[in-house]
Amino acid sequence: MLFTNNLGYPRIGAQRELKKASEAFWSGKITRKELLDAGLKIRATNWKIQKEIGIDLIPSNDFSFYDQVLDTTLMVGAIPARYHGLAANKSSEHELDLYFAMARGFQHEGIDVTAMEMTKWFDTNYHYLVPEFTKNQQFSLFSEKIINEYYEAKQLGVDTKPVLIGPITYLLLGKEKEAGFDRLDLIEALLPVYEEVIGRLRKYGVKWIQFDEPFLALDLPDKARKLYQQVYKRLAKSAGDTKLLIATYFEGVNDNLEVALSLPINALHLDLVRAANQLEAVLDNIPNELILSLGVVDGRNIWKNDYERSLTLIDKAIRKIGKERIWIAPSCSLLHVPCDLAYEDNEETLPLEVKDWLAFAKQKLEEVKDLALLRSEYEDTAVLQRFKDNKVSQNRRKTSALIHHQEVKDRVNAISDKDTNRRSVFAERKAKQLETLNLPLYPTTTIGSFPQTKEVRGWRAKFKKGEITIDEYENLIRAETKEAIAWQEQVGLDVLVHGEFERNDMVEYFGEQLQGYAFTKNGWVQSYGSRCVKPPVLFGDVSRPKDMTVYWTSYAQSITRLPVKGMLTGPVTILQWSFVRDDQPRWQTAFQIALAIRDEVLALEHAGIKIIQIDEPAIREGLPLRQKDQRDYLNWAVKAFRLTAAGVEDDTQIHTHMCYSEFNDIISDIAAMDADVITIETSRSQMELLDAFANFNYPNDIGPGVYDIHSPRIPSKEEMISLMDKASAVINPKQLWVNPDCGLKTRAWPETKAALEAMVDAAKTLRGVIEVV
Ligand SMILES: Nc1nc2c(c(=O)[nH]1)N[C@@H](CNc1ccc(C(=O)N[C@@H](CCC(=O)N[C@@H](CCC(=O)N[C@@H](CCC(=O)O)C(=O)O)C(=O)O)C(=O)O)cc1)CN2
Ligand code: MET
Ligand SMILES: [Zn+2]
Repeated sequence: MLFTNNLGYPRIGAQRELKKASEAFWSGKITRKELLDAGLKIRATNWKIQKEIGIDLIPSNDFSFYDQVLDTTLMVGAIPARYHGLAANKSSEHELDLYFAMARGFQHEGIDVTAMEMTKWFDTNYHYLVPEFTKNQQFSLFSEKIINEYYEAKQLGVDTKPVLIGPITYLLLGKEKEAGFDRLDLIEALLPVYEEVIGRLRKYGVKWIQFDEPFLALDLPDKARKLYQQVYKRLAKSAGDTKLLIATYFEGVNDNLEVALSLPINALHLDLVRAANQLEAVLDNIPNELILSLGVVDGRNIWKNDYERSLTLIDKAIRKIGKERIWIAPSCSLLHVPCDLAYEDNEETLPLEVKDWLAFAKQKLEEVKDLALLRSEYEDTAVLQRFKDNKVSQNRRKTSALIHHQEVKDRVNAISDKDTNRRSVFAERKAKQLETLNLPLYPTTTIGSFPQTKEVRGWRAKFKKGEITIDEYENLIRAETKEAIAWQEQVGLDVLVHGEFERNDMVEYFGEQLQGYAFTKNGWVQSYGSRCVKPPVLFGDVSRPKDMTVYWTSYAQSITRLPVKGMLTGPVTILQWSFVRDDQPRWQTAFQIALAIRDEVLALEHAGIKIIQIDEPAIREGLPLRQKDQRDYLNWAVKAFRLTAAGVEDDTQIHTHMCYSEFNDIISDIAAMDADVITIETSRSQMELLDAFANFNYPNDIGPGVYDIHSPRIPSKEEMISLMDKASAVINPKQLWVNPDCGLKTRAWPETKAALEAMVDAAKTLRGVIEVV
């Protein structure tokens, strides 16, 4: 029988146990010991599940209390100077405190340190903490988590495969914090730590170690390619009998094939969902002993595997190199899919017909096992039956009446250039908007959401369980909205928001109201730290049966004379943060969503809303990882956005918002979106991003975020003024807005109020200075 290999299992817990425990610990409600126990319990459960399914290579160290990149940073002791005070105490208790301080910032007992920067993990909605490197960066083994977890699993009777981020990927994920060096040159300093870790694992009798090297499947400079050869030669030497697996994913090795196949490793993992076409070339060139781990089960989406299609790939490989050298695996870590479909029992939101098309992490491992069994020497009638059922299910999905709606397809086919252009150019629109809106210099605003407190979430939970009526629920939300409006007026913000209290999530909320979507009850996926999302399932043609946001926006506007910004999620972000059908190209789905959002924009305008924000935080995330595919994506992504915005009058002001990504390389496309105002995350990178806007001569208005909303830390007025001064030095102050980095839903009210009061104060000071000049 073929060997089965898993790259990583979701670690938040099937019932979000880790989320709940971490948040309870941070707010002082449980002890450190209780948090550690919650972690142990999740690991033990995950190992048990995988063992019972019969997975041969079960990962360890795929667990994390916050982020696997931060774990690696702690492993190699790359602790930035601002945490050295906290790092001085090396007891294991303090390791966790240090760890969370790096993840979330730390502001008590007279210490005030910011968190590490956070950014997207490749093209996913998972976020990692960016390693920070200095020219004379030192590394030394600091955290022994990887060793402890291997030992822990062994005690529980599971001989695992420790997983870690490979050294080259680790360096590439990080950022130089001073000028004058290339982080890849730190490899000499870094390698001894990896050698030490391998040496320690080897002593414990570890059989396989997995190095995640997704960069080996991306466009690489020659220097990095060469480095792969040198580095793995050294690591193989220290591994001795312990075998090395390199995992690539999210793309194909393609032009790095020669390098990948020349490494002195024992197994190579390929993502055959994203890049099935790489298999042929790999098989043609594979060296004699190398094992191939075939990632045939999609780790990024929730559709049931098509066994027939997978077996075609598997058989191709078997014919070429034989069964002994083939492993069956998910395409990447299962971190990106929910835990277990068995929890889904609400037929109203997830019809049985749709549920039959789905597989979550546990089911995916069962699929991996089935595929291995289907190529075993023994005929297993139960497996053969599952193969037949699989075929039936695939066919039912292809022909389902739930999916196809001709009017939607016709409307997409009829899109013309006229539909994607505003009536006038920006300069003319701006003049009209200045007149209608009458805003001061450095106008202040927020990004949309206000704190989603326990109470607000509790009301929604009660409403969903039928414990309160819709009237009671809406009264509570109305009261919350009213209070938020009153407070914004009082503190002196210029453009108000309704606060998004009625929304569970900025994507799921729209998914719930659009045709073509289903939702899960418990399909949680980690987004960062303890924060999770429940991506709605986009299975069919999308349309908008009725208004989605008009009621709550109009209500907020009806109780203030100041402008209230309508708040929508853009088509690319809705696409990116849903589990999306894989039976048609993504651009087609994006245009369907765009038409629905366009109608909503027009409905808001019709209701008298003068400013409408169409959030596109995920536009950069959707950018294909290989450069050759990027142009095509950017063209349709920008077009989808323009399609949503272009229907309005000149004096309706369109905002967009982006966060969590590096935007430098797509600045011309951001400009091509032609939003009147863009608010964008910049504070964690100290406004670095603005240079890109300045160099490009970005013509429209910009609100560079003046404070990081991920941390409860309250920014001072002075630091925000100094950030805005930096911005004003490179961008005309008449183009600038003042706002936080992102929405405030994850924050509590006290810090939100204090921070925004300081922000408004900062803007007032800035206006004073300008008037004097
Ligand atoms: N989809 C998406 N992706 C995104 C973002 C985003 O906002 N949405 N923001 C960026 C950063 N990522 C983020 C991801 C999640 C959250 C977030 O706040 N998530 C919430 C859950 C939001 C949600 O769906 N809430 C639901 C369900 C809440 C819930 O847990 N309810 C309780 C019961 C309520 C109670 O009594 O407390 C339960 O089901 O057990 C609601 O409000 O209705 C969380 O993890 O806590 C924030 C940022 C990038 N990616
Ligand atoms: C992740 S971007 C968030 C934008 C949204 N309007 C909010 O404020 O929450
Ligand atoms: Zn944001």
